[in-house]
Amino acid sequence: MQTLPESTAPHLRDLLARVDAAIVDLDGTMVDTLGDFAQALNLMLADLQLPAIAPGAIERMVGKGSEHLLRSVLQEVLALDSPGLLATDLIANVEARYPRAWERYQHHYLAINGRFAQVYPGVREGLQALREAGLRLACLTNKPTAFAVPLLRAKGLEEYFEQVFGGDAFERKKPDPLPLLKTCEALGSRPERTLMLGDSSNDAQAARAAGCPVVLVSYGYNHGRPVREVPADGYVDTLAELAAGTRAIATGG
Ligand SMILES: O=C(O)COP(=O)(O)O
Ligand SMILES: [Mg+2]
Repeated sequence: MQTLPESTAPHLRDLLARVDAAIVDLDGTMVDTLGDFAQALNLMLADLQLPAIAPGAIERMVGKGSEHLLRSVLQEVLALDSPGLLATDLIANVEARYPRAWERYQHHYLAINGRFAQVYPGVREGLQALREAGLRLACLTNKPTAFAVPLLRAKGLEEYFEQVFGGDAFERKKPDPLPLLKTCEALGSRPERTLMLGDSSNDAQAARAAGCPVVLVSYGYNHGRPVREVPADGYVDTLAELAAGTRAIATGG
């Protein structure tokens, strides 16, 4: 049997024994989508005759949905393009370009969705083990549902989930607890018996406020901050560690 790191094994096993369902984040948790973001954003910026943005800068801006990402990118490139611009003028400039930026971004993202993105190691094994352990699974992401569903399908991950909800599925996005509470409702599972698996403070804050236990992966995007700074019930280096946890429960280990 695969062994878990000493510090997390018993803790993770106990946590998994107390849940009936799991809600899994998408960007930075299941799929490394930075390449897709960079590609679609830079094609959009070229359409608007604006300079390109580096993938390193994009990583810090991911996590609060596409609208927030687009505004952050426009703000960064317009500020670099016209140094000395007043903050109010910068915001007005961003808003003036936003409708066309959104239209071009959507067009490019849907055209390349998944082509520059990779499933992280251990994801399939972890999801498979959770399903085999009888957990009901939902994917809850801040990216639009119209981006999330084809991405999961393209990566062969759709089959693991009973429900898929994007950032536009509910009135508010993570870190608000509302999408988690609604997802628990859709799964028919109580928040305290529903594990949130995510990569950022958005996931952890939403889970805490909803009353869900939360485990964070160490490899995703957390606004450029180390994920272990974020209070959580556990941290894993791959979702395969969950497979080891469910096996430990099954064998009484
Ligand atoms: O699109 C985003 O901002 C991030 O999406 P996530 O909730 O799947 O991490
Ligand atoms: Mg994420």
